[in-house]
Amino acid sequence: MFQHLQAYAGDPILSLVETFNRDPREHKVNLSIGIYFDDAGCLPLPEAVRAAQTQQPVQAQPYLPMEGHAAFRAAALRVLLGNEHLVLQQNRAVAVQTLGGSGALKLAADFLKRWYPQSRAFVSDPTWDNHRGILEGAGIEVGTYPYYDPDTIGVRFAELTQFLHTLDSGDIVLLHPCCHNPTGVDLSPEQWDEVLHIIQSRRLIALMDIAYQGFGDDFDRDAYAVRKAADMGLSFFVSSSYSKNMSLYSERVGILAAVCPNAEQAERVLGQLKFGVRRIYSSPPFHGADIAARVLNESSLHRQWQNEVYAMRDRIKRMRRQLHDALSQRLPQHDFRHYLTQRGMFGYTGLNEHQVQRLQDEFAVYLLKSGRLCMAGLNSRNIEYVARAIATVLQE
Ligand SMILES: Cc1[nH+]cc(COP(=O)(O)O)c(/C=N/[C@@H](CC(=O)O)C(=O)O)c1O
Repeated sequence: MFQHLQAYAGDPILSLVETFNRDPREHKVNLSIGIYFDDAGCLPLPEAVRAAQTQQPVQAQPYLPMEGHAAFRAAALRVLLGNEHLVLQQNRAVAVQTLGGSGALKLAADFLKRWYPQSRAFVSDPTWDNHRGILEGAGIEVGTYPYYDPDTIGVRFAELTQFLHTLDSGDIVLLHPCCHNPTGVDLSPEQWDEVLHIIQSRRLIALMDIAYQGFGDDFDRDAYAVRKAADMGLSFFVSSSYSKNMSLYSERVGILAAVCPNAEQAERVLGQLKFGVRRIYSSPPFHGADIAARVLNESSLHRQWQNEVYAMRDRIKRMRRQLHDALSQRLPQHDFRHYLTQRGMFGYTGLNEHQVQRLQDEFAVYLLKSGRLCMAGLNSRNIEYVARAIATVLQE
């Protein structure tokens, strides 16, 4: 019955983690997947999240509505837009609870394919490995827009804006508001202003994917692009994940937010997103969203949680500095500035596939084939070893 199926080639990120887990070498180091580990190499549960979890009554829960946990959805919109944004007061922003950021992107892709069937989608070059698959899985034609410039270790901004001017009305542009995956290179506020004005004038559809809010500068500045788009009166979508900043990875907690021209259209968008949910998984899980709702809606827990995310952010920044210094000490003629200037969880090392394979084969140090390194996998015990390994393969 299934003999015609092709064998699954594996996922560039998740299948690599399976290989890592099977690796018997004691000194192995996982710098592949975007998961925050603390300096002890453990997956920390933020104290604010733990406290919220203990508040939860242990009892059976009925189905949530298709749109999900009301208190979580409302709070997550405020985290994105700010507590007082006009679009919230005008009921022009709606949110549906989703299975993490991935579920939000899938819901958005299905919605856009249904209501904008001719639209093409464009993702940054490079982008998160799963963006293309989720969009193409919904039947959307996917292209790329110029983004990372390895020579300047910055953004190919002139080419990016020129390219956006070539797109058709209704085309979809997938944007990373902060902590770009995999490059760690973000647009400045001034560059966001220019990009968003082109999106507005060309009547493009912005689909923003924020999975690391709080890991860049802070929760407000990391949401600059979201809030600016709302200020400008754009209609757009945002996938927001709570996997990394609440350590709720396997609870699958996120929202798909939509900012619309008016409350009446917002209700229609919400309705069609609910319809989309019903056709995929009917309604979302309770516990993770309830924990997140308690953290976000209790001011003391919310403050504590934000500070815990900033502590994660700062530890990652320390690892960036230590890796930069350890490499610069070993290879003084090399320029490792990009290890310092990149933001969020990832470092885009510039290592080629062969060098990455050597790191894995000879040193049990796991990076993505793209050369992406998860800085949050570094700690005081492995950083010198990783620096030595990278320095070795750089000298090949
Ligand atoms: C940009 C981005 N968007 C969405 C997600 C998915 O979030 P979730 O809420 O878990 O569905 C991830 C996960 N990225 C890491 C893990 C993965 O690939 O799934 C990663 O890049 O390693 C992202 O990096």
